Amino acid sequence: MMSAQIIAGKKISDMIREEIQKEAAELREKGVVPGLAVVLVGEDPASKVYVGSKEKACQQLGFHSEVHRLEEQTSEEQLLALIDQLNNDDKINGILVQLPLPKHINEKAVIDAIHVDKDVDGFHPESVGNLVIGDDSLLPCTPAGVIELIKRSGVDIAGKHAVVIGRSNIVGKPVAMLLLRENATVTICHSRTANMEELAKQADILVVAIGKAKAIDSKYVKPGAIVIDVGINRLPDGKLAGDVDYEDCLETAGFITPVPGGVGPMTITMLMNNTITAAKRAHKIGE
Ligand SMILES: Nc1nc2c(c(=O)[nH]1)N[C@@H](CN(C=O)c1ccc(C(=O)N[C@@H](CCC(=O)O)C(=O)O)cc1)CN2
Repeated sequence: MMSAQIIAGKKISDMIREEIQKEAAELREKGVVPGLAVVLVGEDPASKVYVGSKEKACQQLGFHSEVHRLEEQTSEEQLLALIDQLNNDDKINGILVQLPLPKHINEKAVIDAIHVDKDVDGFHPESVGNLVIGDDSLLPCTPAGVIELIKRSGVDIAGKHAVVIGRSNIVGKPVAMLLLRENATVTICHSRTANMEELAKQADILVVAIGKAKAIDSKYVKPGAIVIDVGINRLPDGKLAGDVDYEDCLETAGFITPVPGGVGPMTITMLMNNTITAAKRAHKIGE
């Protein structure tokens, strides 16, 4: 029986970090130190871990790193004042506000306040617009990581039918745009799609980002397809599971990402890549 090739996200992510490390060293020789500011508001345990990982990645790559840990009660005005300060700080090339924010803060107002040139999350409306019209912008990290995983698995995207399940602003919509940019024919499915199983089964490339543990099984997978699982769900037993029923799809898929160890590790690596890009642009160094 055939079994899918497992896409080792951690290994691919480590390879890209080596490339970034070399680029960072070259930039330092030119007197440029990429700088990332991460802002964390509140005590969300998962966010604390992710912010710690971002700080560690900056240290390993020799970036200038600042982490602003603000208390839960921080007002929107205080947060916007900090962003204004970081927008005007030449040491800082990238600003990332860790999401989710506490409920009393308007996420959109905060994202809109980040200068587009420092928007290393790629969430600013101008970055999103640039992505849609195909102009150069900093790409959202998880979607950019998905494209890297597909390419580095040796799968050609051009001419393929890609089906994206999920239409969030953070993953589903941008990943669909990136696949289109790579010349795939793209279908987006969502909670109101009538014939999702039928559509998904036509996909050469299936990307799932719905935030529902093990919701997609082998009935949705075309034999030999590449299946990219963006979901990270905590199960009642404390283990992590993706949106795809991994075990069930192993025999049908041609390639598949595991959770953990698939798309997740790429998110922070692509953030580091965006920070390098932003630093080069700020110092007018060609890409
Ligand atoms: N401003 C942002 N906030 C959030 C983003 C984002 O891209 N920008 N994404 C997520 C959290 N996130 C990074 O911030 C992130 C999520 C998951 C991973 C990861 O490596 N996951 C591992 C499993 C980790 C675990 O054991 O829990 C994996 O999938 O293998 C890295 C970063 C929400 N907020």
